[in-house]
Amino acid sequence: MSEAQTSGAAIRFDNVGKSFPGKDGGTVTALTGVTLDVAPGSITGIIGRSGAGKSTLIRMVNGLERPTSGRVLVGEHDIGAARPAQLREIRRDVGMIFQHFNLLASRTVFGNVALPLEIAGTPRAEIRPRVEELIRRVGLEKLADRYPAELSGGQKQRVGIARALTTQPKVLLSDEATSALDPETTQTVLALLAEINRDLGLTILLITHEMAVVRDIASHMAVIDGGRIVEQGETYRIFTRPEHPTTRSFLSGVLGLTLPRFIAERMTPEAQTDTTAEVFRITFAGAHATDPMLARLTSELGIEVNILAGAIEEVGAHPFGNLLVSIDIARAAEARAYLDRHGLYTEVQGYVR
Ligand SMILES: Nc1ncnc2c1ncn2[C@@H]1O[C@H](COP(=O)(O)OP(=O)(O)OP(=O)(O)O)[C@@H](O)[C@H]1O
Repeated sequence: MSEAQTSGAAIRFDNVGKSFPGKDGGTVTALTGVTLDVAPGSITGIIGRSGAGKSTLIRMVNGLERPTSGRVLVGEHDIGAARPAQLREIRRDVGMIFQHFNLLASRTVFGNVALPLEIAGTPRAEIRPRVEELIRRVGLEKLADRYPAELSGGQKQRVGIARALTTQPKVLLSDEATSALDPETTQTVLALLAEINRDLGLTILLITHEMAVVRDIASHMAVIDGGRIVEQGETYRIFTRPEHPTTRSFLSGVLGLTLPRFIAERMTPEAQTDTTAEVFRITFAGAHATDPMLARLTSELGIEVNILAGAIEEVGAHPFGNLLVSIDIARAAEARAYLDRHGLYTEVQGYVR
């Protein structure tokens, strides 16, 4: 395609802080000491709860917010220091898509996608082929004359994506772009974003509160909590060896493990005097298979293992497995130490009476 690009731009947050004026003359600190490198051409996901600072962070990349301290670089450009004219130019390199699509109701699909080109003063003769090409790329060629009200959520987001690509950006920002969509539509939109990243080489930075989105599309991720990045790295590493409690709590919902009800009902978060067993999760990745390990727990240490649930997950092209097991409370610490020593990741889920 004529829009093919060779590379996206790197994004760098360098010790970024952001505060807003709060009520009664105080200040609200939205971000503190954020340092994050987003590799050119990568898909990087930032996950955090409501109010963690995700929107503030992503809005700095196109200059909608300026850092109070530190620097935000897109390629060579320091966004916070850019003058208005420069900022307009930089913004052409940064497309954005939104949770609620932000389409103009009075314009057709074609008209919405054409808008950034019209604003940029692109000659009419150039606009048509370019818009048609983008509409084809997002699979909406039969719907070019429809209005937003006549489209499904997934179709509206495809319009948003096509519109974001009109200026041939080096970076695409996604602000909860699939949060208003059902799971199936989410999958198709994520697949489209992955395809665009592959074909055009542009950098995608997305914010989300859903770990499944990060799992399905992002090679790298960062976890943000209370305005600070608490963990960052390759998505696969973080899924198989999470280090921060916030990451762990995000992960617990997405690993496809459900405790049998009769166990869940008897679980307590802390050990009690009448606790009989500890429940923990074992994650095994790559070379480490659990079967021989669990068998060895029994044969070498004489520890019996009850398997409560199991699931295989995939991050990128890498599969990894998770098991929930319960082990006699008297031997549980020993069992976990043995598994940890043999390269498996374990995490206590609770205690059973
Ligand atoms: N313009 C503003 N004025 C004052 N406070 C703000 C402003 N924008 C954000 N904040 C505050 O900064 C903090 C981070 O907000 P932000 O919107 O970045 O979080 P978020 O992770 O995107 O949450 P959500 O998913 O709910 O949008 C919050 O405490 C919020 O109230």
